[in-house]
Amino acid sequence: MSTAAGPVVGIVMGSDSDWPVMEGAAKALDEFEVGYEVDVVSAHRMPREMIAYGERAADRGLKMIIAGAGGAAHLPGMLASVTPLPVIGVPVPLKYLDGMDSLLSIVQMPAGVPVATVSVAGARNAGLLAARILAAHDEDLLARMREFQQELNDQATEKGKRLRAKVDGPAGFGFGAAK
Ligand SMILES: Nc1c(C(=O)O)ncn1[C@@H]1O[C@H](COP(=O)(O)O)[C@@H](O)[C@H]1O
Repeated sequence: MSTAAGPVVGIVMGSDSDWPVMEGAAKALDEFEVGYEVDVVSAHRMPREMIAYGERAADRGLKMIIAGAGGAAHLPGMLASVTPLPVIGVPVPLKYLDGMDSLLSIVQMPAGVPVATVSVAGARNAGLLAARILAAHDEDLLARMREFQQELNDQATEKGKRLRAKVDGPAGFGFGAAK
């Protein structure tokens, strides 16, 4: 989604093969009507373009970058080294090693160059985290994040009710149980 004011989040990934995972970040930002752009930017395969993307991001109006990559996932850290913006890294799982390689490549950054790393394939949380960071300076977004959290709370309470009804009957103990 691109709003009239232009994208504020850059969602980039090492390859278009990462999109099925990274789409989760885009969908989360859609839910909060946060404008974003998407692109393939690889530190390994297109280093000069990657540096240019990171160096220009803030001046182009982006407020943060979500970067996903699989395997030897150097993209998030390299972007963080050339932009002053917050970078959220998404480890993308590949055929071998179940994403552990990507997770460790992204999370173990040297002091001074932070990357906020989400779980393996945790692109939805990356989008939600981006929305939360933006919400710190946006009352409307903050209100919508509170509503979203209340919905999560309601859904979890419902799940407890359903489980107790199945296992204990309606009188079982629980946060939503009849006492
Ligand atoms: N980890 C990186 C980087 C990078 O970190 O710069 N560039 C591409 N890749 C990753 O290579 C995997 C395979 O890519 P292909 O599917 O294009 O062969 C992808 O998960 C991509 O993120």
